[in-house]
Amino acid sequence: MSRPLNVIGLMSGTSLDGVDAAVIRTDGVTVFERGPSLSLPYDADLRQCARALLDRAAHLSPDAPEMLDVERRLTERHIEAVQALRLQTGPVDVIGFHGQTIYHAPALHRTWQIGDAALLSRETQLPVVHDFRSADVAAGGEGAPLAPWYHAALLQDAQRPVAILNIGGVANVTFLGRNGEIIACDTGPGNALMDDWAFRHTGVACDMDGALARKGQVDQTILDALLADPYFSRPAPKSLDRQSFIAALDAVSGCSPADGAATLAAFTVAAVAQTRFPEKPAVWYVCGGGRHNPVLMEELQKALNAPVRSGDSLGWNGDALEAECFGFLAVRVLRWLPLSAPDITGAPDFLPGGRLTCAGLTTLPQWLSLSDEDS
Ligand SMILES: Nc1ncnc2c1ncn2[C@@H]1O[C@H](COP(=O)(O)OP(=O)(O)OP(=O)(O)O)[C@@H](O)[C@H]1O
Ligand SMILES: CC(=O)N[C@H]1[C@@H]2OC[C@@H](O2)[C@@H](O)[C@@H]1O[C@H](C)C(=O)O
Repeated sequence: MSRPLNVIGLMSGTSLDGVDAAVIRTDGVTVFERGPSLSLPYDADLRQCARALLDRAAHLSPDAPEMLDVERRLTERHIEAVQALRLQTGPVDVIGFHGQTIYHAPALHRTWQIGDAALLSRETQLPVVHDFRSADVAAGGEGAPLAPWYHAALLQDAQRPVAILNIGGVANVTFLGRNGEIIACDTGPGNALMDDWAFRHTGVACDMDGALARKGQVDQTILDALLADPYFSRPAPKSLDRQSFIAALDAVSGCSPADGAATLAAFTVAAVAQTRFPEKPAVWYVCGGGRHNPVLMEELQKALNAPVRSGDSLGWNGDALEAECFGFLAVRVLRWLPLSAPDITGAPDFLPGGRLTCAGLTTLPQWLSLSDEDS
């Protein structure tokens, strides 16, 4: 099976703001076409219930009713996203379904993405590739980031060295070197701490356009203490849980809302700037929701001392990139191409991963059958 497939990629990110869905045509190596995309937000109650799971996920059993309830509601929203997207595109071969990470502890060989792949397959009558991270953590990898495979495919012909920074709930970076090397890691917090802080003080789910942070002063003492966390002196590859730096909210609790927001924004930026690569990237492309925050973008520009551009300047849709990525990775899974790599996820070797469910299908599509290569 090496012919390009039409895939819908689905990503529910650590920001817990909703599901992103995107169409992509790919063979898992080359991206032939990027199609329509959409985002369906979660309602406030679903967001809150999902958020509540995060603090308890480490001790939750896989059949905990509160988890199953959130899983079902999230999956239903994903089904709606697929149905809406199918109205805008031609025939779809397969779905790449990331699910929602509720717990990520690679040191314990655990990572947990909730989402009912069988239900999604039944309701859409499509094969669903899912569970992209488990095999990697089982093999001793970080289970993340996986987007570097997609970044490298998109930038096959770009000038190097280049860095692609995703600022989601957590921030992660891909470094593409002159000699084809791909180095990656989570840099530190992205928007998640700022979101939690903004919600606490304004009742709005994020610091819209950085308005709160812009009015504040960075508390340098607190910032230095936050940056003393051993995570920042660890070399890549390394990855984070959304809640990894949640104690930063306590650290800024004595600040005014504006100063706290400014300090947390500075934390995200400084964590990126501390990341070391074999060479200084000539340019940084930023994707993920954080690129909409002008305070983050301005401060990154100062701290990185290199051009910082939105990924949109390359013709990308920075809001759909992760969804496209899991469409791309779904085809890699089907082709048994690696998701794990020593310099990307820290796994001991280049290894495949992911799982396929065809729960909704009465007959296998011809491209999935073993005789496809001969036909
Ligand atoms: N105009 C804006 N001003 C400030 N922040 C914004 C704006 N637009 C989006 N954001 C931020 O972007 C976040 C969503 O980003 P994104 O969708 O990339 O996250 P995600 O995909 O859930 O996370 P991850 O990549 O960690 O899985 C919001 O929670 C918010 O913090
Ligand atoms: C465990 C998990 O879900 N990690 C996410 C999260 O969100 C951003 C960052 O942390 C990244 O490591 C990863 O997602 C992207 C898509 C990745 O795997 O590349």
